[in-house]
Amino acid sequence: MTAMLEVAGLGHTYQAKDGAHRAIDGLTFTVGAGELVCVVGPSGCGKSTLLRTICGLIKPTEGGISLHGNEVHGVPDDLAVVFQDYSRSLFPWLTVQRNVEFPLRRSLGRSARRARAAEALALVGLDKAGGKHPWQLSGGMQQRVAIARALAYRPALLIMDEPFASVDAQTRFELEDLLLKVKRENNTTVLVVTHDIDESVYLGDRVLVLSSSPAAVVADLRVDLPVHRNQITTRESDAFVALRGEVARLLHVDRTAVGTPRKVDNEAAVAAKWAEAERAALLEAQAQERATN
Ligand SMILES: Nc1ncnc2c1ncn2[C@@H]1O[C@H](COP(=O)(O)OP(=O)(O)OP(=O)(O)O)[C@@H](O)[C@H]1O
Repeated sequence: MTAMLEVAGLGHTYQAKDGAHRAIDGLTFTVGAGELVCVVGPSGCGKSTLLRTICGLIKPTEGGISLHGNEVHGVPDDLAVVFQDYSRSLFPWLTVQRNVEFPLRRSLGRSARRARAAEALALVGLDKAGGKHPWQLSGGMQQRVAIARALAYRPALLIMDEPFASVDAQTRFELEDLLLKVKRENNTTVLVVTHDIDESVYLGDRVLVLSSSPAAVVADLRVDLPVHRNQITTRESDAFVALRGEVARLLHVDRTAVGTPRKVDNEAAVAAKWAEAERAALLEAQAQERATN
């Protein structure tokens, strides 16, 4: 698979008044064209720093990033971002249609912009809402507008930073399914940061698990679930349950245990690795007990 995004040996140290702070450390991974990769990590581990470097908003102190083969220096043209807070990312004084057209104002003429925005709104099921203002829509609908705006731009990479964290559970499920549909139909390459372990497994072709600060890649897990997923049956499946357990355990791995990131390709391998680790821990506990008696 062609790599759309390549992150190589990425490190960043913030220089603050009270000293240096190492936020990310030697991050290396790729996202293939048409792939959806979820990033999970403990709070404060450096996820936003990673996104800011990919978006070209901060220059990393080490390593590099390429987007379809071009090194990222500054904000790339062909990248779109959907943030958690839809209410702050949409312009309340513009209609939905105009909000979606807005990023296209320099690259396309008026009629092409209109057509592109209408197509994106149809894709997210809002073809009848173009004339409304964002404040006339529910939270979930507003986030659909933000997604439509990003898609209308036809980005090489769509970055989503906690995109569904501000909506209720039912809407979250609907938006997750919408994202999967859009990704399937448009072959969009997507990088999603989420705090929700279940969401990372439900959405991802892969899940990247980061360590606590400074962030390093603890594991790069391939999600072997059917392409067409279902909020009930997929989440109940053995493969889903095994993988979410794996991600949850990895999030508790001590940073000192981080070595070469693990690539785990299937459920059986995951189970075998954990059985091995549990057995080792049991043997160690027995040895310690014998030593103290
Ligand atoms: N501009 C800055 N100057 C100094 N330190 C910073 C700066 N921005 C972030 N940090 C520190 O870098 C670390 C990583 O922060 P970052 O915001 O990237 O984490 P995060 O994983 O996105 O957090 P959260 O999960 O809470 O959203 C934190 O310890 C934070 O305090």
